[in-house]
Amino acid sequence: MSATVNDHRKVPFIIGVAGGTASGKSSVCARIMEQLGALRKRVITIAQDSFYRDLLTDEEIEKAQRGEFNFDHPDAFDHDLMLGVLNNLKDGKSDKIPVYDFRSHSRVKDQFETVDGADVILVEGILIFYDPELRNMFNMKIFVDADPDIRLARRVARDTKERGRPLTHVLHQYLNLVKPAFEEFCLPTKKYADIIIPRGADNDVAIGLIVQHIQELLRSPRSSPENGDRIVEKENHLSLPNSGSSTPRQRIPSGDVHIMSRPH
Ligand SMILES: Nc1ncnc2c1ncn2[C@@H]1O[C@H](COP(=O)(O)OP(=O)(O)O)[C@@H](O)[C@H]1O
Ligand SMILES: O=c1ccn([C@@H]2O[C@H](COP(=O)(O)O)[C@@H](O)[C@H]2O)c(=O)[nH]1
Repeated sequence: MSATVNDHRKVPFIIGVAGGTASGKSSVCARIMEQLGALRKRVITIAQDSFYRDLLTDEEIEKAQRGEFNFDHPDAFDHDLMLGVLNNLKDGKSDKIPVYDFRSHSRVKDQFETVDGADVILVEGILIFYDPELRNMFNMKIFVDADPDIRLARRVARDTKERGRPLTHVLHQYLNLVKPAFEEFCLPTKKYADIIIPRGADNDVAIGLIVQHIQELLRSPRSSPENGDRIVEKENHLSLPNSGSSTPRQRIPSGDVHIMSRPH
């Protein structure tokens, strides 16, 4: 796939947002974008779903239509294509992302989304922390946590309404493939997260802190064109808002952060 170089070379800050199916990964990314206001022009979101392998065999398509193809296994993704696109974006080049159709379980022929370099890239997907090479591309790793029953309820609603699937297939696929693969491949990657967001897009506190961090990155003089359009995180930390008193800003080592609002 071809890539073109942008005028201003940028080193984007790449944020990975992982979590089980229907945990709220895309909703969290959407809320982050919403809250960024005008700054959202400098941020793009990429979904791992766009990189599902194309051209399943006839046998695989039939299995997919019966809810028996394992789309939750790492081999279901075109891993090299995703790495290639992210590397190009990291190098300040534009690239093209395939458009995936969940109804036909295949890419839409000859349709691509062009993505230009950005200062911040949000990447969301169930298995983005599974492969070490991909995992190491993220400057910040977020895991969206949601109760499994809630995820199943959302998945049933989404797949039957939006993806045109019969209820029996959705449940069959979930119980036989989605749930076991979540436990084998996705859940073990939670340990790599810098931030765990319980209750997904409902967690205003966690989303607010992440938005604030992105705003700080974008407003830093290091990200201005005069400084080579580069964002450089010198220290691996998050900053919490200043309380307004003379108390110094609280530094949280990002490797230890689990942002959770108080239980209610
Ligand atoms: N906090 C929430 N409350 C109610 N519905 C939600 C919430 N978060 C997500 N959903 C719904 O659940 C479904 C899956 O959410 P989505 O953000 O797409 O999850 P993911 O990207 O993890 O698969 C969508 O239909 C979405 O509208
Ligand atoms: O053709 C397909 C491709 C994927 N799936 C399911 O999608 C989810 C991942 O997407 P989320 O947005 O994170 O839910 C994964 O669990 C696959 O089972 C599919 O059903 N059909």
